[in-house]
Amino acid sequence: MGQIKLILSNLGINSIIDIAIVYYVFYKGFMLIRDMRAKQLLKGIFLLIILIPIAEIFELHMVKWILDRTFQVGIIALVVVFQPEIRRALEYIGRTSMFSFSNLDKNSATSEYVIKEIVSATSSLARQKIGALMIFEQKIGLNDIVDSGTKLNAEISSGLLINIFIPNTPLHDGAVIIKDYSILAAGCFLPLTDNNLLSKDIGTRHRAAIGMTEKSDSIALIVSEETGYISYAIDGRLYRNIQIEELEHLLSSIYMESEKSNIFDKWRYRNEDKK
Ligand SMILES: Nc1ncnc2c1ncn2[C@@H]1O[C@H](COP(=O)(O)OP(=O)(O)OP(=O)(O)O)[C@@H](O)[C@H]1O
Repeated sequence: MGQIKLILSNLGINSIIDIAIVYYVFYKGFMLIRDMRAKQLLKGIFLLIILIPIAEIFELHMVKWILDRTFQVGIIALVVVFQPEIRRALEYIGRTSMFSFSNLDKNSATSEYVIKEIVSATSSLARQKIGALMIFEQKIGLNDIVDSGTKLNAEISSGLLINIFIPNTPLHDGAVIIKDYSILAAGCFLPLTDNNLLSKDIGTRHRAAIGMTEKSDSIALIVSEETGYISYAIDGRLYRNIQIEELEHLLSSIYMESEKSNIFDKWRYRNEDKK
């Protein structure tokens, strides 16, 4: 007891920070590993980390040599196995633009107008079962995606959005990218998700929406051509067949709430609570 008191009294603020950082890194690392496909490989590497010093202590030179080489191969295998995760992380960092300024004046009349126009276009497209895919850019810039389509830089209007998605017109295939109050481009090609746990009945339009929101903080709005259902995706998760009130709420989160609030987390947790 006395010893514990002594240790505690000697703990400075930097020791506490030190412990907190190490705890956080290990905790996060563990949580990451727990969910990953490469669990067996990681187990093997941890085993090697334990076995190599043991082989050294008992001076088993040959065994140690083999374990050392296996460890090196294991590290390379780890990079190969985690390649999708590493690529995703690098893409995420690469897309983050420090100079992406927003012209959004939240709570303004323009925001209200834009919400009304998007709701009107989406409900009309849904009623007519016209497939549509809209991506709302957030903090992470989507310039490379915009470059894959036809640049418009047009004001948002219900008529224009409906027109873009009318079948057999030049821009109907692909996604529209929206930033603040502008339609930046149409006919854009999005990265498809590589999540193979998704239900087989989810087609490429919805997979593209999921893929885009996995690789950026954007929000995707989808109208299904097959069912007329309105859905949205955030953070790689798809919320299907939403009602107009929910769509209004989603758009309000984008256009109306305080800029300081993190729509991404707030919306995600709100929906997780509901499920
Ligand atoms: N990578 C992509 N990027 C952007 N749009 C895409 C992409 N892949 C498919 N699409 C759009 O999705 C359309 C095909 O949708 P598909 O029927 O395969 O998917 P779905 O999710 O079942 O949609 P729906 O419910 O509307 O039928 C394409 O014509 C194209 O407009």
